[in-house]
Amino acid sequence: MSTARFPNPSAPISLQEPIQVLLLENIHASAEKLLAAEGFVVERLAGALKPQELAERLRGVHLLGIRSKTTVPEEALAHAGGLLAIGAFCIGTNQIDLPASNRHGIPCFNAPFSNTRSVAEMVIAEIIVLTRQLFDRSREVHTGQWRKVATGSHEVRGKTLGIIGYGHIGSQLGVLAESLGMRVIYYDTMTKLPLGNSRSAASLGELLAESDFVTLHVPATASTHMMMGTAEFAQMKKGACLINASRGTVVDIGALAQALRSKHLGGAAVDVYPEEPETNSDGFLTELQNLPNVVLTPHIGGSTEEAQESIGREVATSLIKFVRSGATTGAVNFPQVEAPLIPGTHRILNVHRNIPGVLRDINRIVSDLNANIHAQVLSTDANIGYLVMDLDQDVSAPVCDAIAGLNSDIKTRIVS
Ligand SMILES: NC(=O)c1ccc[n+]([C@@H]2O[C@H](COP(=O)([O-])OP(=O)(O)OC[C@H]3O[C@@H](n4cnc5c(N)ncnc54)[C@H](O)[C@@H]3O)[C@@H](O)[C@H]2O)c1
Ligand SMILES: O=C(O)CC[C@@H](O)C(=O)O
Repeated sequence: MSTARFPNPSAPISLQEPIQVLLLENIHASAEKLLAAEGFVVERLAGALKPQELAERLRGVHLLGIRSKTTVPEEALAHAGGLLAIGAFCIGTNQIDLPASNRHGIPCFNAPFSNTRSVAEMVIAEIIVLTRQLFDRSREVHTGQWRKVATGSHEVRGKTLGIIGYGHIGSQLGVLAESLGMRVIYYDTMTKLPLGNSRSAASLGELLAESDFVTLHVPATASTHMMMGTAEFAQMKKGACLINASRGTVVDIGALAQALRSKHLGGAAVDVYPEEPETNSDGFLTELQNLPNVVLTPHIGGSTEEAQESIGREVATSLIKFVRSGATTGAVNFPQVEAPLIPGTHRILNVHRNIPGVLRDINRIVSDLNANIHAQVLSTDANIGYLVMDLDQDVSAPVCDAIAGLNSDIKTRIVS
């Protein structure tokens, strides 16, 4: 059983209690299965929690699992003295205050690839749905209207797909689109290997001017905030379509609605919104509702059974490895350490403020107890240091007590 000492006395954890896990937002049962098999006590909730409620629910919780709807602000972390790690069971981690989580010694893990194919496949479907206006035709037939028209409907073969953000999703999408005979160009702030016959556009403006479909696959950052607004829509070809399955903050919804109403754009498919409901029973309003040739989906780009099952396993495995050995490989906000457990040794994990002399102080503590260090791995970033230390003798408890007394200490934990 892992034991822990934390700087926040408001939420001490008992040394003997089992690991408590709180999983929000309908995280797939594959995660609960793995976590429960470790002897962890898992509570699963269907919806997200508001920050205040989250702060209250985090007392006594060691592992938190969320998806995209739960905001994790510093105030919630400040009340979560027992929290060891956060699992984002998705790709995006913009909903977590990552710098604060780092300062509190809490690594955050995500699943960087597991739902990327699902998003790429949905976007391919949307390209065809938009260019054939299938959504509107279907709605008409559902309401008893028969409008057999070809005007404004096109094949995708030979059309240009402009991909903004040529990462895991964007590059897979490009390959799928080429298999349909599309020409693919992309714009990315990083230099990327062009797959197939795709080509990097010299600028965002060039991509917008050349594309029949523009699709966004960038993360939510300061540089992507509202990157598609009135000026960018004006640069797109008349009749072109916009697809956004990235994050709601990337597109100015008002400007998009205006570009659609004015018929400058021929259609849009939107999966993500600046503000999204926290549960499936909440209502939802957007300016884009009831506009022609606009497909609106409730943030389901990555919501396939294949993706969710795989994400559940991937993130749960990262959390278990962290609890059992302290491995932080893949953590998005933390120094990376992965050291194999050595039989017969006693492992201590220490997160400390990255100030001079911490290793010297810790080694002196060990040496004053006449213990021997078998292995020691330190990894740092600008703010914190993460130390994994294996001792030959079982003096972990007094070593931890002494380390907790150092003013550099953020979080210290005995693994074995
Ligand atoms: N709708 C959904 O359900 C769903 C599912 C998965 C992911 N997503 C979103 O999609 C995003 C992209 O996912 P991914 O796996 O492809 O991420 P990724 O990190 O592999 O790729 C993102 C790409 O965007 C590029 N980029 C960053 N800032 C840019 C800018 N200002 N201009 C141009 N390019 C920029 C990066 O260099 C990178 O190549 C995620 O961050 C997430 O927010 C949504
Ligand atoms: O499952 C979710 O809530 C988010 C899906 C997607 O936006 C992601 O970031 O992976």
